[in-house]
Amino acid sequence: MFSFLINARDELPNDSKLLDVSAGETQSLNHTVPTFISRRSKTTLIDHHTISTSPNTQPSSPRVAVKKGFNGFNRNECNHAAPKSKAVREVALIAKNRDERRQRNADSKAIKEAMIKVEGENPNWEFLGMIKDYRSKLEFHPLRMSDPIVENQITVCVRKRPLNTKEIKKNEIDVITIPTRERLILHEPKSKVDLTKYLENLQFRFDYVFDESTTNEMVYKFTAQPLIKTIFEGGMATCFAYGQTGSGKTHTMGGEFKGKQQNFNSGIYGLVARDVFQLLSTPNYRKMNLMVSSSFFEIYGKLVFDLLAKKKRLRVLEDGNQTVQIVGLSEVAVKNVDDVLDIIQRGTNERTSGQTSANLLSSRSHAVFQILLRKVTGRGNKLIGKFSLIDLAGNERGADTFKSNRQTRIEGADINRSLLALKECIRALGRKGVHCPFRGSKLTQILRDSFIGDKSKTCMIALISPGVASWEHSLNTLRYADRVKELVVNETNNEDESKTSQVCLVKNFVSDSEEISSDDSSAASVIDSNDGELLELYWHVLNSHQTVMQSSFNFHHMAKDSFNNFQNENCNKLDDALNWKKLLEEIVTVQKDALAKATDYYNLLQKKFEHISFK
Ligand SMILES: Nc1ncnc2c1ncn2[C@@H]1O[C@H](COP(=O)(O)OP(=O)(O)OP(=O)(O)O)[C@@H](O)[C@H]1O
Repeated sequence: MFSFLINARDELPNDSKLLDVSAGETQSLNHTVPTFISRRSKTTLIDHHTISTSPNTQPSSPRVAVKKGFNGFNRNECNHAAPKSKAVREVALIAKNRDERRQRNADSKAIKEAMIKVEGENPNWEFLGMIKDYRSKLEFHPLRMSDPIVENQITVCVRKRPLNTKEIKKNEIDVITIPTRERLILHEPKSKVDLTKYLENLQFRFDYVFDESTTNEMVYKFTAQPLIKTIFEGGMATCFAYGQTGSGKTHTMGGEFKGKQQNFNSGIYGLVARDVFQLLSTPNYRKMNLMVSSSFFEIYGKLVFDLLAKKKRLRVLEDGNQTVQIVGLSEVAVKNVDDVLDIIQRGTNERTSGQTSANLLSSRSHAVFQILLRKVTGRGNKLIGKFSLIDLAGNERGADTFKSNRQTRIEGADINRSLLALKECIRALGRKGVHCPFRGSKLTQILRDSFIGDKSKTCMIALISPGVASWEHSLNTLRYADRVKELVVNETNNEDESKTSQVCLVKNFVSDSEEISSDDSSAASVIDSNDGELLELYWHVLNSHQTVMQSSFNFHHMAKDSFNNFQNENCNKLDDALNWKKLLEEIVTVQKDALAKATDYYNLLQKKFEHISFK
């Protein structure tokens, strides 16, 4: 909108077509035909133009609509009129630039609309385009069934499940790329301050990476199957499924779902049973007089329930030799695979009975299925080996510490504590002679014998959901799995360190905090494992530390939402103020609690280790 004066006589060429718009309808004028407004006076005031280009306008023939009843002027004409006055020439230039800018915007809008149509009206179409572009430059060599198996004491691998129907309906895009058998890229969606979207491509390496087309049989072949012979050779084998709720832990461990029915033959529990009986029938082992038995239990916080005895609550005791016993746990003798499948079915039904999908206890508890090999002797049955298969609680449940009720917060803290302790215990297994903090949680206490001894072997299958909405949880899972393997790699395979270490391009404040927690083992190593008071405090500090990290992470997101609400005129100011106040109160409470624990711990450490200088 602007006003200025022009000299009408100067401007009006003799052959110009005159159009009187003073009483006319809205008209379309083609700028290639110079058109001028009829004026009675020598000088005319030109003001308040409302000229709009249609989005369909072609660059070669922009059409300009002039609205009825105003004292108008078409700027496109200025080019053709060759105005003499400087002001008119400047106005013409401004108008020309503006029209070109509008044209460019219209073009780019049309391209965007066309792309959105092609991509199924996907709100993430820009990220999708970038990911497609990234993938187009990669060579893909996925893992194949015929690839060699690498024998490790600790194997860490990742499995990506396909997008599910819900995610597809929500137009979620797949942000995980798996180009080779050991490499994985997480495309983190990001926006610059000016709202330009871009990707941060985070790269990870693991022993194996399974893409969405991988079957349970193939996952089994590279993870649990190589550990079968361990239990025949007097060792302990353990296989963990770790990941976010809904990422595929139960699908992998228990078996594929067909509707609500689960095919237990196709899960790692059933496949292990198949191969144990198969190996048992070979001449070498047939003559050893071995018997097989199974148990199935659930760890929920500090409580243990027998899934083969109507969820009877069990007590966990430790004797003077630090041997951990679950008193009264059912151990059912099994003669063939069908017997085992029957037990899996019974335990699974017990685990999920009475739960609503909105409040699944199973995703907040760890399920432990064990196959035990015993040698039958005159003086009882001696344990030869044990295979423990664990479907862990959803790791995001550890984040249920903020904005939740007390019970959920306690559950979250327990899950955090057990997953943290588990990571430390596996790392200790990879570093001979290092203190194994198995008392850190009920889970690690029960599995203590899996983390000691040269013959013990462990594999961790980290499960991730591919959808963009899950990217933060997937990143947490990948970092956890990477941490478990990272140290093992550093300690045992130095020459290959550069190849196997994580190539993580970005570290945000969560990963920085993780760095701090990764050093906890060095602190633990100076703690006398019999010093109950110090150990207890140590675990409290670790736990509150984790809670602060997770809460800060959640706080960051909520604070951002709250900030946006504050700036939105239509939002309820009172609600906004109350929400923000509550958010701050909660984060302060979490931090105060952590500070109290850190102070107690520091003071106690100072007292006990006065010869160590703490800064
Ligand atoms: N690899 C896969 N291929 C096809 N579908 C899968 C795969 N993994 C998981 N799913 C499907 O995703 C859904 C969630 O999987 P699942 O129940 O195994 O998750 P979860 O991690 O065990 O969750 P929770 O912690 O709640 O038990 C199921 O419907 C399952 O069939």
